[in-house]
Amino acid sequence: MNHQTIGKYRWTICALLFFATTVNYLDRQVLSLLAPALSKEFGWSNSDYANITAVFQFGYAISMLFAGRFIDAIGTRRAFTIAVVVWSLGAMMHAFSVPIGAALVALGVGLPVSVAGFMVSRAVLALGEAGNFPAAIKATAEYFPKKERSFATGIFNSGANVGAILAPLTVPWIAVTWGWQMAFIAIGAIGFLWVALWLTFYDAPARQRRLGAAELAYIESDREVTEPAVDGAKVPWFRLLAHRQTWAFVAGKFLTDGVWWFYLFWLPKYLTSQYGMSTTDLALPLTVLYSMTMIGSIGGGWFPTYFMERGYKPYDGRMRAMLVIAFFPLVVLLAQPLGGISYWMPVLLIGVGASAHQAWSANLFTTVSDMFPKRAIGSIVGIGGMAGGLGGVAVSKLGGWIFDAYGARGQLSTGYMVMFSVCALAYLVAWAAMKALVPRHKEITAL
Ligand SMILES: O=C[C@H](O)[C@@H](O)[C@H](O)[C@H](O)C(=O)O
Repeated sequence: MNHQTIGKYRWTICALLFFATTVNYLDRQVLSLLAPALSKEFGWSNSDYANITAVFQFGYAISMLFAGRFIDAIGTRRAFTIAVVVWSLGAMMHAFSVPIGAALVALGVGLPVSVAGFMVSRAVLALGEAGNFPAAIKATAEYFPKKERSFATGIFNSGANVGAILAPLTVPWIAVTWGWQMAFIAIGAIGFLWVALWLTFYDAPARQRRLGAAELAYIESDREVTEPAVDGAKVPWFRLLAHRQTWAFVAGKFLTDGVWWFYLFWLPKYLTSQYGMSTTDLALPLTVLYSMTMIGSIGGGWFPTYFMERGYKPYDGRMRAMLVIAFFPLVVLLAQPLGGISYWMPVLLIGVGASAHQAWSANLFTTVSDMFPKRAIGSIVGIGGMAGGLGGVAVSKLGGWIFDAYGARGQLSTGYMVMFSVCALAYLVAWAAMKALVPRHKEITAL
């Protein structure tokens, strides 16, 4: 059967997941773009700001664990809706941080008013945002057969890059024109538009009237016979931890997500401290870099299909593709040695490293549905997502510590060399750890 007759409804779902991921990243970036102005307005110290951002990082990591389980328990349609409503309200709450903080201080919270208010808003944002990846990966597994999943994941995950590109192009402009509060309100409100589209177009495939019989059969062509088509059965959460496959995903996320977070949080600082760039100078190199990562995300998601078309089983083809992808970040080792030529050298080399991350990430996420039945996907992505978030906290802390130590000796560029080496090698280490934990693919059918 050709693709024309099969139908294409599943790609509408992929487009919705892409839209959600873009909004997810936009909402989390607003604060960092407004940070200089807000720090000035409220007199925040570096540690005030660090505490506010830490609430998101920790809150996001911890919430992931529960978000994934929640999604498996109540189903993708309802859970994703709740997640987006919560995070959009959290995003908009930032605009009202002062009255919220004042109420908390009146109740006896011992923090400066604005700090307390922003912390609470970040916590609500993190709680909702944690639902995005577990829900989107689960929806992908529901709507795509195994061989198309990482391609679909690569497409929707590139929304993260689009969010990272769109934020610096929109947020400062809204803030200058209508004030910083409006930036939080306007960007936060986009989530409600998404909810309307989601409730209109998404339902579990078996219940979806817009989905033709041929496409449904195609989607379910590799479904395990033992597996129910829709949610309902309880997932034995603690038992998931007994499977080595769970730990393989946890190891993959823990060892590599930190690299992504490091690029997101530290690259602007790297370019300003090493090349004396101003905030406005950053727009072009960062746009180029995140556009490169879009290509990595989509191309890397497609890559394992190359092996599958040559007879590899989905998981084996994916691990093969991930091994090839894991070599690309090694070019980041050259970022500092070649950095004297022009700042474009590190930007392009790190662009290759970050593209490889997104290629890796699309496949890593998909290993979950290669190995686990659909009803456990949210839970496993949540457990691994928490590990990834904590890996992010660890790498950020390591970065801060290394830069302080080397900076104090006037050798900041050596500090960057150390951190870039970590970023370059992480994927090969992660691949080896995953292979050691699951040497041969074995799908889990009974939970
Ligand atoms: O797109 C983002 C990265 O590829 C993921 O590794 C990351 O876990 C994810 O974006 C997240 O924010 O949880």
